[in-house]
Amino acid sequence: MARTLYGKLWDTHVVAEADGKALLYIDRHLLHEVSTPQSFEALREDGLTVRRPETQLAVADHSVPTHDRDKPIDDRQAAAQVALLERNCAAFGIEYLPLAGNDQGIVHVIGPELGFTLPGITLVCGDSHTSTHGAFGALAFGIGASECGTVMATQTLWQARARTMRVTFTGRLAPGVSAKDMALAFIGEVGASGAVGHAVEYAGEAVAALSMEGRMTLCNMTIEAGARTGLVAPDETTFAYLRDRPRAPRGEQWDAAVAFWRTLASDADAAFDREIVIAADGIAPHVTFGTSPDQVVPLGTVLPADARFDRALHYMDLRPGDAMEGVPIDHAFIGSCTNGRLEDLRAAAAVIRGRHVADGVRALVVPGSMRVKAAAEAEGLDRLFVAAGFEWREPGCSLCVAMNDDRLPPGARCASTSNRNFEGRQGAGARTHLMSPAMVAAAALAGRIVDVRQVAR
Ligand SMILES: CC(C)[C@H](C(=O)O)[C@@H](O)C(=O)O
Ligand code: SF4
Repeated sequence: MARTLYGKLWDTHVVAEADGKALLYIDRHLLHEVSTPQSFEALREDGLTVRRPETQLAVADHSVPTHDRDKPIDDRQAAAQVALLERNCAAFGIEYLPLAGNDQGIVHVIGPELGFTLPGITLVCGDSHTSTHGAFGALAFGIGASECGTVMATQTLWQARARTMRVTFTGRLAPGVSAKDMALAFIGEVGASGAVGHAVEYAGEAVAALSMEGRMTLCNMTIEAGARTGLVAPDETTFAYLRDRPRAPRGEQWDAAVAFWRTLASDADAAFDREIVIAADGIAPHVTFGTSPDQVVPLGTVLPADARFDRALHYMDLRPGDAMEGVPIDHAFIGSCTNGRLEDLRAAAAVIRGRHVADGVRALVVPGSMRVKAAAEAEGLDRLFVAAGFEWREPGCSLCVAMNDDRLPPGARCASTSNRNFEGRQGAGARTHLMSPAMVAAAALAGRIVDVRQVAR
C-alpha cells in the first residue's frame, strides 16, 4: 500500500502495539537544562540507568547568559540549572556540550549542524520545538519531562499515531519573502489549533527550493499550529547539508545511508487525511499583531475587527483597522531556534549593511550556536551588526523566552524573529511582533514596522 513519509517513519520504529497505541523505538534524545531535572530524579528514584547513553546529547541553552561567558553565571537559578545538567550528564554517562565549548548552542540548532539529526530516525527532546528536526525527514517531536526519563531508561515511548496533513506550497517565493512568512501564512490560515493531532508534511516547489535553514524554520513553527510534528522529505539539499557534518555517517556508511534516505519520500499515490494548498508566489511578508502566532496579517492589509481579538489587541495596544506598517518598535531581536542560523543572520545583514539602527531602538543579535557565531564572524557579520548599532551576543535562547537576563521592560514593543508572541514571553508586559529576519532588520533601522521589500537593495 502507498505510504506517506510519516507512515514510513512510523512503521520502521514500531516495537509493539497495544490499545491502539504503538511502542516506538527512539533513536536519539536531545536534552537541555530546563526540562530534564525531574527526568534524572525519576531515574534515581527508580534505580534506573540510561540504556544507550551514546544516543543522547545534552546542552544548556534556555537560561544561559548571552554576555560575559568567560565569567561564572550571575543568576543563581540559571547557574544551578546549568550545573545540575552537567552533573546529571556526568552521573548517567551522557555527553554534555560545555557552555565554553565550540559546539554549544540552542538544542534545535546544534542537533542538525553536528549531524546528530539525520533523516529516517526518531528524535525526541523535552521541548516543543523539536519539530524543527523534521526538516530532515526525521520523526521528531517534543515530549514531557517524565517521557524524557522513559526514553533514557528504555529507548522507547508509547505513542498514538497522528493523522496526516500535507501542506503544498505551489510556485516560488517573491524576493523579500522567506520561510518565516510561509510558516506564518500557514499558521494564519489553519489557526493555532488547526493542525492538532496531525503530522504535517510540507511539499511543493517552494519547499523544494528552500535551504535546510528555511525548512527548519518551517518545521520549527509547525507546532504553533498545534501539530505534533512537521516533516520535509529528504532530498539532495538535505544530503548536501549533512555531508561531512561531524556526526554524520562517512564513507560506505554514508552511501548506504543516502540510499536509504532516498526511499523516505511519500509515495506518489499516498493519501493524506487533510490537504492544504498555499500559493507561495502570493505570500507577502507577514507580521503578528496579537498574542498567539496565528494572529497574523500579511503586509498591505489592516487588522480585522473581531471580538476574538479584543484581549490581544488591548494587550498589544493596537486597534482594528490599524495597518502593521508604521507601528513603532523600540526593540529588535534576531535569534532563536526559528531564525538564529547563518542564513538568517545573512538575510538581516543584507538589509542592514551600511545603515544604522534608529534612535531609541535596542537591537540584539543572538546567534543560534557557537558554530553559527564563528561562521558569521568569519564573514564579518559581527562587525557589520555592531557598526549598525546592534549588540552581538553569545548563543542561547535569550529573548525568545526571557529565561536569562535578556528581558524586555513592561510596555516594550519588539520586532522579533522568534516563534511565540504570548503575553509576557519576552518580559512581563512586553509586546512581541513575530516576523522574518529581514523584516526585523528593516524595523530596527526604521524604528517602526516597514515593508522590507521597500527598503531592500
Ligand atoms: C522551556 C521549554 C520546555 C519550552 C518548550 O517546550 O518549548 C521552550 O523552549 C519554549 O520555546 O517555550
Ligand atoms: S529558542 Fe525559543 S523556541 Fe527555541 S528552544 Fe529556545 S526558548 Fe524554545
